[in-house]
Amino acid sequence: MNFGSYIQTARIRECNQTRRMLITFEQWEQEARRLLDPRSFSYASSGAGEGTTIRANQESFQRWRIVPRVLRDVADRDLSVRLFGKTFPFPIGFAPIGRQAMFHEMGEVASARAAAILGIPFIQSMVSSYSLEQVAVAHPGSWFHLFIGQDRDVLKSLVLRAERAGFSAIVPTLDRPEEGWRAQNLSLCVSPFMFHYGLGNFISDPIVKQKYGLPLTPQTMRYLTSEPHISVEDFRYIRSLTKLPIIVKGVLHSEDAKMLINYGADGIIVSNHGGRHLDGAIAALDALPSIVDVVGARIPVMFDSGIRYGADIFKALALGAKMIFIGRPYLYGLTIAGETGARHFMENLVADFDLNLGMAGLKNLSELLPSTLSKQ
Ligand SMILES: Cc1cc2nc3c(=O)[nH]c(=O)nc-3n(C[C@H](O)[C@H](O)[C@H](O)COP(=O)(O)O)c2cc1C
Ligand SMILES: O=C(O)C(=O)c1ccccc1
Repeated sequence: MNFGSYIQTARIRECNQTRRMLITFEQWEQEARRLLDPRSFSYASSGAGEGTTIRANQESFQRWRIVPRVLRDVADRDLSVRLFGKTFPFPIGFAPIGRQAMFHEMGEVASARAAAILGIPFIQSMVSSYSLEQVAVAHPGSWFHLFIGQDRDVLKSLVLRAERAGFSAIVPTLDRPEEGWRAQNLSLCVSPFMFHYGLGNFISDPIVKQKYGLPLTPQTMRYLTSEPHISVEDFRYIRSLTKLPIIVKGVLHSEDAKMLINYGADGIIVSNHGGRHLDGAIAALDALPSIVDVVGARIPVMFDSGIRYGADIFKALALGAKMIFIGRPYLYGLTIAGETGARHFMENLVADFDLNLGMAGLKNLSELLPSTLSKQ
């Protein structure tokens, strides 16, 4: 039995017992809103400015429709993908999300375990509630995310710790020289309230303790996690620190993709940060084809921002992404039921995608080409 039918059958059995089931993204989001205080929910769900980029991300998927084929024997489907020397069973991973203990007491440890059980990548945020060593136990071989901060000794210490703990890639996010204008968050005074949730990697760092002492202040944290002077020198510095693959996150322009390959990037995540920093930014899906075009087969292009359903995954992969990452939806799963909730949401999403693939007449990801889509 294929994965999609297996999960569908399991869910029907559970539903018959509980008479209640969260399935659609809207249901998970609604339930998370009910459980969280308004500030935490606003932090998770909202974005920059008036949220126009969040909406653009959603709308961009509707401009592409799938053109199915018939009579193609789709019984044995294979969703696996090979990336950075490893085979993953599904082309889906957990995007870096900071401060997860705000949403569930087990935070990143719970979501990393969910990813480990599914055998898929987990990107740990630099600004996580738990330390990278704790997450490495939950999901050996996770990927470690970095914001470019202003203290290079701290960046070096974190990269070397990540190497020692067995992380298998470094993921610098380049789209946030400083915090964007978050209208909804500001009106609820969100920022100062939540700062202490993101200290896991900093309070456990010998260099941070030696140079800044504890407790850390919001000002120090801003200094260590934002760099308005960010330039190619920062990227070259990160590149010089490690032989691990470097996967850059937050690229939307094909010229930047070209430049980053020249500076030694091993992978690119096309992303507008889920619309959380630049209000009015191009939908990430609209940026994907031109980046895939210039990068070609040189390094893998991956994608996040706005994926909610199996059909969205189908479209992003058909447009050339090798793997997609999920942000807010798994955070809502984590909020509602910890590790189980994050795993359930992701299983449902994979099942939805798997069945969609079959319905479109396809059996594996190499058949998922731009020609399977029609632009409206
Ligand atoms: C609460 C929250 C915290 C986030 N923290 C980070 C972070 O620390 N680093 C980062 O690169 N991206 C961060 N992101 C962005 C995600 O990695 C991802 O790009 C985005 O959520 C994808 O869009 P989606 O939520 O529409 O799936 C965060 C997103 C959310 C919702
Ligand atoms: O909230 C975010 O999107 C984000 O990138 C972030 C920035 C600093 C700390 C934690 C998360």
